[in-house]
Amino acid sequence: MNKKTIIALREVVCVAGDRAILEIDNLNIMEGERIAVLGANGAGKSTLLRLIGGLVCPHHGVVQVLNRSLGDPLAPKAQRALRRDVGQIMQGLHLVPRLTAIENVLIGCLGRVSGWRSWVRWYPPEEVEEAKAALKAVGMVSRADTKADRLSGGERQKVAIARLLMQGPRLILADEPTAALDPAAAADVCQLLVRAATGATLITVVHNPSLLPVLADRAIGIQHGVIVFDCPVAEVTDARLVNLYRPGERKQARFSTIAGGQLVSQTNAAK
Ligand SMILES: Nc1ncnc2c1ncn2[C@@H]1O[C@H](COP(=O)(O)OP(=O)(O)OP(=O)(O)O)[C@@H](O)[C@H]1O
Repeated sequence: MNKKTIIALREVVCVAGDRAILEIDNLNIMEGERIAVLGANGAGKSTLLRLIGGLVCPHHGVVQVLNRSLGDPLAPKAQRALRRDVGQIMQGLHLVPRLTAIENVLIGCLGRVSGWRSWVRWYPPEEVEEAKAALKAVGMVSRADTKADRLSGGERQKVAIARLLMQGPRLILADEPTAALDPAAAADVCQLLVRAATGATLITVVHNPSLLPVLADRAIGIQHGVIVFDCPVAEVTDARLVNLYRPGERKQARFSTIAGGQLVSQTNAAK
């Protein structure tokens, strides 16, 4: 069966201040792929996820996600539709601390609850049952009525995964979902995440290479804002990882500075 391209990036440049922080010539991601994004601190991994999630706009280039063009800021309606289709698990807390575990999971269905119900957060009984089933699937149903700020880091990530199950997104963006978890909890959360992503496309920022085989089939290495490898996980060798995390100056970027809002290529800048 031919898989559809659901993410396409062409000649993309993202800028912060006067610096290009991400430059991607060409990247295609197919429906159902499981992708790990690797790279040192500050390499541009979160920027890539934020770009795909519609949270930052590129300074230059084409960004297509789930048949939408994200080159310009989205209208509120399109932004809501994108939020329904894209589930996100970000570093640290992304739950509402004062809400209980089950209330946080129910937030996952807000995209499909319309009108006043979404304003007052009134959920039909079948949605509540579905939220309980999602908590059960991640082993957290006994903590359904515990406020999020009383849960451990691993428990919160499990609740965030239950929220994904409730949302049923087509694309899941997970930014270091195992940050600050012990090795056993990290492996547990990864397995639950992969199960929750069945039928969806999963893109995960990973720091621990031992989690790669659990989370992904394809690995993308980013260094100084540029993709330096894009290969099957089985081809991520120790040598590749050593090179990826080696400190040093960026060499491959086409653009390094922004002058008067315009990109200046390194070659031109050097003249
Ligand atoms: N809003 C911003 N303003 C200025 N610089 C920014 C901004 N956002 C990101 N950057 C810079 O862009 C670069 C890439 O940041 P990004 O958060 O994407 O890195 P990362 O690979 O996810 O790092 P980490 O592993 O530490 O989370 C960094 O040098 C960062 O300082």
